[in-house]
Amino acid sequence: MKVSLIQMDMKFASPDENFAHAEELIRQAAQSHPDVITLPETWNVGFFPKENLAELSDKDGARVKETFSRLASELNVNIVAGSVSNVRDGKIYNTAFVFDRKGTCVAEYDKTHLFSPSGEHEYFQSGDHTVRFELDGVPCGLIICYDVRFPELIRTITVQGIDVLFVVAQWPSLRRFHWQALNQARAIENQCFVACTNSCGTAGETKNAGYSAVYDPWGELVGGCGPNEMILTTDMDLNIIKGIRSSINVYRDRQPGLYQVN
Ligand SMILES: NC(=O)CCC(=O)C(=O)O
Repeated sequence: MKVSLIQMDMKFASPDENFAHAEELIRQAAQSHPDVITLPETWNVGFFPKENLAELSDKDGARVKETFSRLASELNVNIVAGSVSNVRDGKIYNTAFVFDRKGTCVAEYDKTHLFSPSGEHEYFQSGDHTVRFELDGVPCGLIICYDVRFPELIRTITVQGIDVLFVVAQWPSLRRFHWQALNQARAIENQCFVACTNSCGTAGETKNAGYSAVYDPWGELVGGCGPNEMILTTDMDLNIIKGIRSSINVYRDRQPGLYQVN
C-alpha cells in the first residue's frame, strides 16, 4: 500500500483558502499514484479559532463530502481526508472522513478525546464510537491527535484486526518528542503500521511540529517529514505484519482478564 501524507500548512480561520489549498495538494500527491492520500486534523480552520467557530465549520460534512468524493473518484485514489470542525445537530464535532476510490464515504469518526488544555472540550462535542474500515481490502483504523495518548482506545480498535492505523493531528512543536515517541510506540505495541499526518506552520498562537511519518510494526521509520509543508510518499509492505505477529504474538499472549480499564 503506497501512501501519500500531506503535511499541510493551513491558514487559520480561513476555510475557503484551506479547501482550495487542500485540493491543490491532493492533485499534486495523486501524481505519484499512491493508493491512499491523507490530510491532517481540522485543516479547514486550524486548531482552533474560538471566535465564529460554528460559522467557519463545515455543515454536516457537506463540503468535505462534495470535495473529496469528487476528487477520490476522479483521481481513483482512497482519501483519508483528515478531520474538520463540523456542525451537526447544532453541536460542533472534530470529525474525520474517509473516502474510497469510488468516492464513497466509508468512515466518519468524531474525535473522542478532546484536548482540555486548549479548551477543546468547551467548544467541541466528544464522539462516542471508534472506527474501522477497509481500503482496497486492507483493514484500517483512524484516530485524531490527542487520542494517541490513550492506548486503551487504540487497543480497542486493533484487537478487531487492523493493518494500518491512520493518525491525523495538529500537534505542536513544543511536544514534538511526544508526537514521535507515541506514534512509534503505538506501532510497536499494536504490531501495525502507523501513518501519522501532522500539520505545520502556525495555527493562531501555536506552532505546529510537522514531522509526519510512517512507522512499521517493528517501530522502524519507513519515511518521515521535516518541519515544513511537504508531501511524503512511501510504500508500506503489509506482508511484514504476519511475520511479526507470528514471532512475537502479543494478541495471543495478552491477558485481558487481568486489565482494569475503568
Ligand atoms: N490537537 C490536539 O489534540 C493536540 C494534542 C496535543 O498537543 C498533545 O496531546 O500534546
